[in-house]
Amino acid sequence: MIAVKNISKAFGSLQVLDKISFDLKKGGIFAVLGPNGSGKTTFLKILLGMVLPDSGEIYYQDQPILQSHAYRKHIGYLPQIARFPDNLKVREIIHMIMDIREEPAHPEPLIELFKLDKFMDKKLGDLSGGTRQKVNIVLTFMFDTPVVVLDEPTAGLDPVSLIKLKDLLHQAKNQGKMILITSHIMSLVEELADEVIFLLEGKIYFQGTLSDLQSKTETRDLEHSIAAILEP
Ligand SMILES: Nc1ncnc2c1ncn2[C@@H]1O[C@H](COP(=O)(O)OP(=O)(O)OP(=O)(O)O)[C@@H](O)[C@H]1O
Repeated sequence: MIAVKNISKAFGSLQVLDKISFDLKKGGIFAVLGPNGSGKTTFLKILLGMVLPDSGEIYYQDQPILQSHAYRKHIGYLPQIARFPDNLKVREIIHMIMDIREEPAHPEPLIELFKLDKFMDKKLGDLSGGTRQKVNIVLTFMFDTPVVVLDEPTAGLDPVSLIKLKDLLHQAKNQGKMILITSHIMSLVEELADEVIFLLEGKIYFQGTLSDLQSKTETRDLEHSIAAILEP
């Protein structure tokens, strides 16, 4: 479904990604992990066409995509920090994004799921962080995209909403979708991820299942695997 070949990206003298390659052939939940500043967000933004790599190629359904960004309509994206004007109402931002994308959207079940009805006429700037994040989740999942990219999606969510988000992710996976997710919450990754892509010092240090990672690092859980990699 998505393949990248020799993707590199530097910001000035900082080489964030150094000839990264992989091939994700089928749907499932892929956790992109790595310490702060290891390039996870940069990598996801390159996949989305929001950051241009210095070199390398990206393929979606076997087609190169760096020159054509039409493929982006196949991707739902929840950014780490979503920036929308504070004076927009929840109802307005939902309609605005629907108008921009010009694709069928189904926000209603999600509004109901996250109990956002009473916030529809409130301004984004007046919402709590967690409620804002629920609005962002609605904006991401209201389109039926085969690929969903989520950068730290759990930020600010209460336990009830977190369970609902996890259900949405399981549902998406069962529909054969590809989900790429970053998170620093290892228990969440352990619960959800089929595969881990671990970025370290510009390279993919590890790609595979959680149990492969645990065997490689001879540890009992993901938190200790990561600690073993970072502080051997
Ligand atoms: N537009 C930019 N200009 C300059 N440097 C940038 C830019 N975007 C990212 N960087 C730098 O690239 C590095 C990787 O950043 P990135 O946000 O991809 O890391 P991350 O793994 O997502 O980090 P975190 O876990 O803290 O969210 C960081 O050192 C960051 O400061």
